[in-house]
Amino acid sequence: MIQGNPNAIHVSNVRNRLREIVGASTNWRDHKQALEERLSLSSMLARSQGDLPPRSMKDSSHEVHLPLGSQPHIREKYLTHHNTVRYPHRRTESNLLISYSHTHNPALPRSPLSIVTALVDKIDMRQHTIYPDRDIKFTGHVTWVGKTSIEAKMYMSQLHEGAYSPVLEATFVMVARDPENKRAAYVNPLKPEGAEEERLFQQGEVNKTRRVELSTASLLKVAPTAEERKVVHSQFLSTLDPQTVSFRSRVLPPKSVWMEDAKVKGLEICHPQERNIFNRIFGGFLMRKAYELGWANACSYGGCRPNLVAVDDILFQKPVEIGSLLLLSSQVCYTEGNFIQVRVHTEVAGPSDGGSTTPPTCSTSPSCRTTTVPMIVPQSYGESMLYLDGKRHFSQAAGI
Ligand SMILES: CCCCCCCCCCCCCC(=O)SCCNC(=O)CCNC(=O)[C@H](O)C(C)(C)COP(=O)(O)OP(=O)(O)OC[C@H]1O[C@@H](n2cnc3c(N)ncnc32)[C@H](O)[C@@H]1OP(=O)(O)O
Repeated sequence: MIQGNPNAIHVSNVRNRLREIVGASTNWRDHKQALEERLSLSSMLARSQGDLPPRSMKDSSHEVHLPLGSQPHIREKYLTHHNTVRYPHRRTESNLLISYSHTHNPALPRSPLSIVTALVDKIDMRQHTIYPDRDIKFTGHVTWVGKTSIEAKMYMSQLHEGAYSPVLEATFVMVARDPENKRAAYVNPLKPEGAEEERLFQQGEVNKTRRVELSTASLLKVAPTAEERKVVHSQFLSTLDPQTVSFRSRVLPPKSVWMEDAKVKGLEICHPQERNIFNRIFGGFLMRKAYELGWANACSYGGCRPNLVAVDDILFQKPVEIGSLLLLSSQVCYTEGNFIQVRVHTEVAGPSDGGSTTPPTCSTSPSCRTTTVPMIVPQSYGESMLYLDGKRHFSQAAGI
């Protein structure tokens, strides 16, 4: 128990709490038996959402502590060599704790639901410095539910002169599946109580509509708008060689970099150590690897240590199996003033498929603030679409 809030838990207990809820194995060698035991829970799934009692936002409210200040011995694994706090580790699984509390059925010894993260909609930095020697607190709760999906918000704050102040805010979408993680499963309805919960719920509706609209207007599906087409054409004109009358002779404008020359790639082997409670690769590991590669790319592009401003649109399209090879590819896709927008795309070569790739697993767009940076210039049509996609993400990033 943590001093102050009797329901708060220490970060190191999150994984064990989740294991208890779903009945997951602690050792990799026992995972098959644990899965077989979970299969018997299928009969406990609700047949319709109406069979499940509504829950309020308070029912899912959680508080997790990372006491970097009061327990200095735990600091090392959370810090960078610059003595700043590293990108989230396992503590981020508290989004699952929130979802399991929302769907908790006291009559059952184990939850029949396998809840996975589908999307990290947005991570907004409220404060750029996270101190290595002050206690951190994660709080959060469900803000909206569909039939089988849950939106939750998590807030990270840090102790400063006796009070916690906001550091970052993240919005997640989680999806409930059956015990085998094969089919969607119903979650409890959400009944907002009071004006503030009503506001958050309405915002959840707006977020859902926005996600659908963004996906419909994706440049992977439809042509750019008239204004975006003008941007692409004027960029094309600015790179034409004035000495020749040719569509093919392209010249790099001053203080610019071709997009082709602003990539950094990486490879990870997905060991059992990085598994989640469902014996697939942990989403936080995938995010951290994508984030670190994007950050390294921005660092080398900008020539200095960038500050992270926002991360958005991290999509987990398919679970990643243990033993897979993770191929990460980061690309500076948009620049404006001293901001660099990086996109990270991940592909997976399965453990037994001889190296063939499955569709992209996760994509992330961190925006980084540095000193003035060179302009990124696309050459091909595909690169221009990447540029416009980066521009769209940049325009949406709050506070820029
Ligand atoms: C403050 C600190 C912050 C730190 C941040 C660190 C974060 C760390 C994160 C840690 C993570 C730790 C935890 C881990 O390690 S979880 C491990 C990582 N995640 C995964 O492996 C999941 C991989 N993806 C999948 O398996 C599928 O894509 C899923 C199952 C997600 C959807 O499969 P599919 O598409 O076939 O599903 P469906 O068509 O039946 O639809 C079912 C429902 O799902 C809704 N739906 C589907 N997709 C999306 C979407 N993109 N946006 C919004 N909603 C979406 C859809 O509307 C429907 O809802 P409803 O209408 O029924 O309500």
